Amino acid sequence: MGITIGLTGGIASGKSTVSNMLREKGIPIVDADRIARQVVEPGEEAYQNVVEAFGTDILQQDKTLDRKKLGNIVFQDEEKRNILNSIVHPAVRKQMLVEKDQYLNQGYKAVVLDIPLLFESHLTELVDHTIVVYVDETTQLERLKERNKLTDEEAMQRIQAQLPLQKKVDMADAVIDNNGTIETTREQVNRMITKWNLV
Ligand SMILES: CC(C)(COP(=O)(O)OP(=O)(O)OC[C@H]1O[C@@H](n2cnc3c(N)ncnc32)[C@H](O)[C@@H]1O)[C@@H](O)C(=O)NCCC(=O)NCCS
Ligand SMILES: Nc1ncnc2c1ncn2[C@@H]1O[C@H](COP(=O)(O)OP(=O)(O)OP(=O)(O)O)[C@@H](O)[C@H]1O
Repeated sequence: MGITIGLTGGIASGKSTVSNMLREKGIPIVDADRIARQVVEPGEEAYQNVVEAFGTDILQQDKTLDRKKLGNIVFQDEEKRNILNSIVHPAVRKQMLVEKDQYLNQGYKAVVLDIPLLFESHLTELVDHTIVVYVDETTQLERLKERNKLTDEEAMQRIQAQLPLQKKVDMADAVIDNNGTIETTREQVNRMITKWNLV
């Protein structure tokens, strides 16, 4: 009853770029980053737990999380990152499964779960196939620094908070090379849609 694809990669390797291309073709996407933001909105259970673990210092005046501040804390401290993960990930996993089932029950042939930490968090059991969006290290660093306005050091810390991208490539069922232009990436995405009969 429908195929579930896990889409992953490294930070700023191009997952959102690829998932937007898939969405344009009519394939539903369940985005773990989006859900991870929703589950820590004020009033949610995970929000309460994050504030208890990290203190009110990580809140903005309107009581929402100061994501930049929390990011600066957890990306330079593995122990703190593990604490945040242990609060947020179970809620994300649960909601992803709910949304995936909704799409499959609606009759879609395939649904894509866009999960940055698909391999790190041992979530491959949730999917039938894995796709890794790959870029080389220099391109990754440049695109990350540019997009998030980070220093070299901040960007390196974020990259190092994940499994090396090459390891993910080795574990993937399929790889999309996003070093080139948007158009060359789109061609690879379209070939994959045809090969796996996703729409
Ligand atoms: C630390 C937080 C507050 C920083 O927020 P910010 O808005 O700056 O970044 P955003 O959420 O858009 O994430 C950007 C990228 O960072 C990477 N990333 C995020 N969290 C983690 C993590 N715990 N470990 C490794 N990489 C991570 C992912 O590649 C992600 O795509 C936020 O990333 C967070 O709450 N992380 C914990 C939840 C999580 O693991 N999310 C990732 C998918 S479940
Ligand atoms: N082929 C490309 N050529 C030039 N720039 C690109 C290309 N693909 C993506 N980018 C840019 O690189 C940055 C990272 O891409 P994107 O946001 O899709 O990555 P991501 O893997 O979803 O990142 P994250 O998981 O960290 O949110 C963005 O600013 C995007 O516009």
